[in-house]
Amino acid sequence: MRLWTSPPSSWPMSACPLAACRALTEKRAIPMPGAADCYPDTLLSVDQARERLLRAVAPVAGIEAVALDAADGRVLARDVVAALSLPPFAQAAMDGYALDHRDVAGAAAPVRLPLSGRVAAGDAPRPLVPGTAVRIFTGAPLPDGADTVLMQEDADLDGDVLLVPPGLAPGRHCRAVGEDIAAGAVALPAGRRMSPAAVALAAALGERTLAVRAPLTVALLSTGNEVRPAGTPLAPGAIHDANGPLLTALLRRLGCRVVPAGIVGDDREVLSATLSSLRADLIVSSGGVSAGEEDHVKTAVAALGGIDFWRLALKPGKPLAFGHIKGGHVGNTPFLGLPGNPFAAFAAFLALGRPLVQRLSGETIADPPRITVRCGFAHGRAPGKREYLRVVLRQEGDDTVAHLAGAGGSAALSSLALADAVAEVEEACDSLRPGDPLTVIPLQGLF
Ligand SMILES: Nc1nc2c(c(=O)[nH]1)N[C@H]1C(S)=C(S)[C@@H](COP(=O)(O)OP(=O)(O)OC[C@H]3O[C@@H](n4cnc5c(N)ncnc54)[C@H](O)[C@@H]3O)O[C@H]1N2
Ligand code: MOO
Repeated sequence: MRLWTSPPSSWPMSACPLAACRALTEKRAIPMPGAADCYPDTLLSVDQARERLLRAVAPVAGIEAVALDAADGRVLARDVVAALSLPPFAQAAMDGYALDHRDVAGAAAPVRLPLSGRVAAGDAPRPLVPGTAVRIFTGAPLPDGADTVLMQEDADLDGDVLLVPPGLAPGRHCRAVGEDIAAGAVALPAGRRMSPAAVALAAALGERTLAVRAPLTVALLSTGNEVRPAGTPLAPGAIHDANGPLLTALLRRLGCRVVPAGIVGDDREVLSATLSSLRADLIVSSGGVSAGEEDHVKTAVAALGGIDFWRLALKPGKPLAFGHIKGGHVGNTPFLGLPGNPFAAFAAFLALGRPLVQRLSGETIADPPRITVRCGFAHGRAPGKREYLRVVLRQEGDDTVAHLAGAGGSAALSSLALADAVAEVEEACDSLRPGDPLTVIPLQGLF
């Protein structure tokens, strides 16, 4: 059914439950009186935020049947159970000669076996005549009574008689019934995103259509008076929208259908009107979620539904907001407000957007694989936040070494575009030195 599995623990703007409704930011210079200040001072850890967010939402309801050739990238709604074994029959794995191993077992010299037949792939062979061998080809069914294949490169023939050298192991070059997968086993579990290889497996099992989740529709908007679409001339102070294309591409790679909601200026009324008009399974925005009086996203969402949490112990990506908007096309629509700086938006999407989309899509949530490499740089930091750094990976002797990818600010895109991975620096870490072990999340294949 629909999205909130438990009510979001938002703080209604009119009745802040916190005894001491503290300032909106830790070190806010400008006082901002009013109900919108109702957020706790402490930053939520990434892990806590992830847990809250995943608890708040459930997969979208729709399930549809798709033809196998349209199934790549879709999320399975039901287990694919093997209707047959693979391979379905015992078969030769090499071109050669099929025989009964008992006829050659223990021999110290070549054993002579007359040839009694020929089996090609697709044939339905007769049982093996005892004491003989048959010519056989890769993928052809083993005749009943044959259990071993002598590869043709190892065989000698004396007319129609096969010479089997000593030492042939029983079962050599044969594929047993079901050695890949047995009939009745779960071949592909519900929640798995179909890949080309998964499509091949389903095809081998004879599936023509698959039950998959309806694709997640995500309404995406960029905010900011300064933001213009790429391709338009820039007036002084304006910039091109990088986050819209970035997030569109990331969401599409996660199988989402993106509903572009354009660029909305820093105007609370317009923002509210836009947000309340959107019909999607998820609304994602970038920009306008930090602490300035031009940042209207949280207030707009709070008025239209609620903010469940705001601000993470994440660098960059701190001002992320998660909430919901009431009365979407299927009830409450979850809302993810990403920060405006492009690498902050990326980092927050990696930490929380990706698992949120996976959960809503019905996909089994897979933590990104992490690998440990050598740190190739020095980096000082204040402990407390999880930090992501853009790195390139180089092989140096026996070591894979991570180097900073370029400009490091959270607005910089060139380093993100060139990065092979993001280094994940744990909250407690106070510095990195060259040579330290470093955990990185490779970006290849992640989206
Ligand atoms: N006084 C404070 N100021 C800021 C804080 C804070 O805690 N206190 N947080 C900083 C952090 S951290 C970040 S990140 C940014 C995020 O702020 P917003 O989410 O409100 O984003 P904006 O202010 O709208 O924009 C920030 C930055 O990003 C550029 N931007 C915005 N949208 C796009 C886009 N679609 N494509 C490319 N670039 C975009 C925008 O021009 C700004 O330069 O706030 C800090 N400030
Ligand atoms: O953390 Mo902001 O998210 O510095 O760029």
